Amino acid sequence: MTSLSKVKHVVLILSGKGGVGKSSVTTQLALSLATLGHNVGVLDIDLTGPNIPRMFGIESSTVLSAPGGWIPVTVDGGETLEKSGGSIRCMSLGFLLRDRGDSVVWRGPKKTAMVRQFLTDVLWGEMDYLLVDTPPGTSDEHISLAEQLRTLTIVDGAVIVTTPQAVATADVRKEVNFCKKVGIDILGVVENMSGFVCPHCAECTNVFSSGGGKVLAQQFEIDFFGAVPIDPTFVMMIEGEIKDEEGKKESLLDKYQKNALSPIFKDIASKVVAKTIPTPGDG
Ligand SMILES: Nc1ncnc2c1ncn2[C@@H]1O[C@H](COP(=O)(O)OP(=O)(O)OP(=O)(O)O)[C@@H](O)[C@H]1O
Ligand code: SF4
Repeated sequence: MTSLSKVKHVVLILSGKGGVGKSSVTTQLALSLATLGHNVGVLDIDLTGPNIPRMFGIESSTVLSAPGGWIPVTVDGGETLEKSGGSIRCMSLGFLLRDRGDSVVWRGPKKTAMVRQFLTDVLWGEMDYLLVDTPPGTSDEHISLAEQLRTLTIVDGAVIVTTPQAVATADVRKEVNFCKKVGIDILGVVENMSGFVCPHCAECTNVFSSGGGKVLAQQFEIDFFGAVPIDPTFVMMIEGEIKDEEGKKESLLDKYQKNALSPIFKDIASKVVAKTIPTPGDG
């Protein structure tokens, strides 16, 4: 039995280019799946920039070791999760770095060994979805990662994140070809930073050209999961500390419920659920 054997669905989050919002999409997707009542794991193997702990507001948490492996950190769900019955647990190299500002410059075998340990030694337990936030690109490292994952578990598929700019979409084309090469299905494409939502009137303006993700999806006959605008309230959710009327710090999930992007991500999460293969015991 492996540490992934009770995980029903494994979904990779990929992007051909850095900074397009892959970690943000992973975070939002996890929050949306959890509010739909799923138990979600997030594995951050972007070793050069492990942002996931910061995005979940759990960067000061410590990972505990138990016989058999590491115990992932549970995200504070507040009232939102109590009502939905879902959960989020998270594992990232960020938890293991002594200095949070350290950037990891490991290469070759050391990096591969660390990723393997992350895939085999985390005690996920019963889990509906494991979202794997991967480093950007399509290098040999990615091929090795895809191969390792496929020897350990069934990968349901990948969600590709892109931005509307042509350069980024050209990079994502490589990601589509990469998935074909390593035999990973593409569940769908998300176009992030598609327009800017005005904080005053909520009007959405296309700062860059938009529709690149949709065109790409049509061209490769893959599903278009949706367009996510740049929303300053999202940055507030991640970076800011919002307090309620009684001055109590709000949990991330309670903040998420008030975020303008959450309806879009709920829709994307529903599409991921619809595209993942039902297994016996699924609700
Ligand atoms: N839709 C959005 N609205 C507002 N801000 C966003 C949005 N998507 C991403 N961001 C912001 O853009 C920055 C980059 O996003 P993120 O870290 O998710 O990208 P990434 O592709 O994972 O980067 P990396 O290549 O470093 O892994 C973050 O500060 C994030 O808060
Ligand atoms: S979108 Fe409307 S409210 Fe926002 S800055 Fe432009 S004019 Fe002002």
